[in-house]
Amino acid sequence: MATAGRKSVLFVCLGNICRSPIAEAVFMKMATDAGVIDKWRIDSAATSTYEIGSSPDHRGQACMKRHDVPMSHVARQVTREDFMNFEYILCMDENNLSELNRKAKLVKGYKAKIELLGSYDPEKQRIIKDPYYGSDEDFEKVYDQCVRCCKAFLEVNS
Ligand SMILES: N#Cc1ccccc1-c1cc(NCCCN2CCCCC2)c2ccccc2n1
Repeated sequence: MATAGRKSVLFVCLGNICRSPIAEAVFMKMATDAGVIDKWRIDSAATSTYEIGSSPDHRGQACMKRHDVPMSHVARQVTREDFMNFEYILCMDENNLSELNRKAKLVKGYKAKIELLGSYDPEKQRIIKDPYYGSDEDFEKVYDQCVRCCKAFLEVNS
């Protein structure tokens, strides 16, 4: 598929099995429903190596089924090329942000804008907390935050 001229966003969290695949799937559905999916390159990745090759967490999969949002992803770690190829890298918490900024500094001439996804939240909840040791309710909160933030991010980029 043609990639030139498309806008691009990479969603990132610690393990790429909980928060960032949900954000990726929510944004993909929103861009599809808005008829602009062909204008976007969308992906997600991890700062860590914890879950490389894993499917999304089963609690996240159940959450997305409840909301009728398709989600399919295989966890991967962020690469040097990601910092060159993605216009936006949107992450979930301060640990992700500092890890990404540390990694980006090692990549000469990188172009990515590295931001908190939560910085787009109209309800101003800047941090999307790691639900790994949490409950279904915590995954619902992640979903709700991703919906608010992805909607606002799509609007300012349309
Ligand atoms: N670390 C932390 C941490 C701290 C606070 C809250 C959540 C987590 C936490 C822990 C995870 N895996 C368990 C530990 C993994 N091992 C840690 C030592 C190296 C070998 C791997 C996660 C896995 C996937 C997605 C998010 C995760 N988040």
